[in-house]
Amino acid sequence: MDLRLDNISHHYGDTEVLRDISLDIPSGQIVCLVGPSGCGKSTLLRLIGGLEQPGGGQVLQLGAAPEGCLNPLTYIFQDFALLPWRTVRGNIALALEDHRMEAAARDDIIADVLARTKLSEFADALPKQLSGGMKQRVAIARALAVRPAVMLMDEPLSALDSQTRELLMDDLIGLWTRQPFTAVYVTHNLAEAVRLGHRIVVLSRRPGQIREVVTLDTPLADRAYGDAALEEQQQYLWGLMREEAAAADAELIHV
Ligand SMILES: Nc1ncnc2c1ncn2[C@@H]1O[C@H](COP(=O)(O)OP(=O)(O)OP(=O)(O)O)[C@@H](O)[C@H]1O
Repeated sequence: MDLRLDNISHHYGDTEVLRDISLDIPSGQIVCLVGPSGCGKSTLLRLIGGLEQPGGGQVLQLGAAPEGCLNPLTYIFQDFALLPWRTVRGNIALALEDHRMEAAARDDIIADVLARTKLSEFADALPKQLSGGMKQRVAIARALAVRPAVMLMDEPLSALDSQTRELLMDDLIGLWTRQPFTAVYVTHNLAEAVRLGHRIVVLSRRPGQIREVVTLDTPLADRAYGDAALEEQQQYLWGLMREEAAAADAELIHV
């Protein structure tokens, strides 16, 4: 299933947050959203996920969701959102509990996503026994369990230290390379965007409008840490954002 954003605009009261956003999100791609603080990235993600309705325009779902899809648009949050009293397996099972299925089918799905996220041996651990990176892998496994058409990822690595972030980026690249998934990925971190994004959508400061869509052709598996070409892309993105990011920051001081 592809997504198409058709002329999305949004206001909160008198504040115009997003203006005329049109964008295709093709199946099998990771599309990163970057832009200055407060430009409306998380708002756009909520509109895509249907948590709020856009003031103008529409979000179109084109084509069928993947076979066995239980929740086409599935969120992954920065703070993992795991239930502390449930094991890893129990947290993943939670996503399946509202859906009628045989216990054996449920166990198969859980075993599959645990294997894909390399968590099989931690199935019976509680969240408090896991590192931050592993907790986020559990959240990713839980999202994958419902076979989403599109994963909506809101700064999924920003609560993690930089080493864990690097490891998790490698994990996400491995996961995508073994079995491509579709994601809209909001981040402040341009290094993350150039490692993970097939396309990077640069938004202007509020009201967020698309300034540029940068396409990166290098296969994800070939994007190594510290790669000079990626650094160059990152510099280019920062060049697009720098002045607006500074202006947005200055604006926050006066709020
Ligand atoms: N529910 C809401 N009600 C009113 N205003 C809101 C609401 N949600 C967001 N806003 C405002 O809309 C603007 C965009 O917020 P949003 O969180 O989408 O931006 P962002 O680009 O994700 O920001 P950041 O990069 O700082 O996380 C901000 O000015 C914010 O204060």
